Amino acid sequence: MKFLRIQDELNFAKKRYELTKKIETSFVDAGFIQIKPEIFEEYDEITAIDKNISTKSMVKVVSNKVMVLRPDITISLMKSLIPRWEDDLNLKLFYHSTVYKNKKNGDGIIQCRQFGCEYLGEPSIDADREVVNLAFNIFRKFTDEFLLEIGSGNYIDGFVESLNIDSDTEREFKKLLYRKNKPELEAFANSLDIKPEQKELMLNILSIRGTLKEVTEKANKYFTNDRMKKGIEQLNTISTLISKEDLDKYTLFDLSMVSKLDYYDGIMLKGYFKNLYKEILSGGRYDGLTESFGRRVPAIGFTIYFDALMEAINR
Ligand SMILES: N[C@@H](Cc1c[nH]c[nH+]1)C(=O)O
Repeated sequence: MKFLRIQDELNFAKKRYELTKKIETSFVDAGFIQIKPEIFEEYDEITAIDKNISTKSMVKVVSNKVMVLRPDITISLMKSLIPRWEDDLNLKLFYHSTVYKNKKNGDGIIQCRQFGCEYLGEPSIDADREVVNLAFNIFRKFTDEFLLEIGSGNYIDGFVESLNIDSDTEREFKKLLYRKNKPELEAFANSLDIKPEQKELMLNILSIRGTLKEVTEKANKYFTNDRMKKGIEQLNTISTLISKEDLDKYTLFDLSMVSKLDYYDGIMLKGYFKNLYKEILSGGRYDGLTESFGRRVPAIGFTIYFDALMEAINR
């Protein structure tokens, strides 16, 4: 952010410092330990791990190999931790760090500040409960006007599996879901050679949002398979945790949810303030990502996009 006057910059810096302390305290009070992720990653490794991170957007650094400035902190941490994993480890980690990407017009680099947490090695639903509650608690420190949306990686990936489409077509489908682009999604559905019941779901999938009851009723009307049912079941489980905490009014379930990153295979989370149409929080369960570094470890976490949070708070 650019400031004309030094005093404005200092006022902003003061607010940023206060915000940082508040979030850090939330993580520390919940038992999370701060960790510093690596800044450089190997280009080939990142492209192999997450196909959704566009190669154009990555900031390349050429030494003897092609490296990139980290485009995602969760991947960097898993790459460093999972190969050294020991049985029965149970880790609660947080970080305050930056990810880098090229501007769309190629004119410079964007730095995005992130505050994130990862809960690793806890097989029970307690990890989901803790992480979801932490997200609620942090938001409630700032406003009562927020929404936490909950989706399922299993529902969308279960549907994609049934469609027998190649990876480019899958990416196109997820891009349209991410943008919630109904007209283009309709055109896309009509261009595919799929069963009528699959097409019907694709045409209606964006409407499978609401309370858990609404979402379950709608989803049951359309095509499902075992993996998709598992996704619905996961929403059910997390919903019982949320109802107990009386957080229903801040929650919306959305089975059409996809994320910018493609490694979620359990619940997915997205958080918004009602005064800003931008994701402020994003995360979910990603056990499968750990497996790609050599060992399947239960893993769930989220990131707060710090600059978006600053923008929402200062409106
Ligand atoms: N790294 C993810 C958020 C996340 C943290 N842990 C799990 N997911 C992001 O930047 O959107």
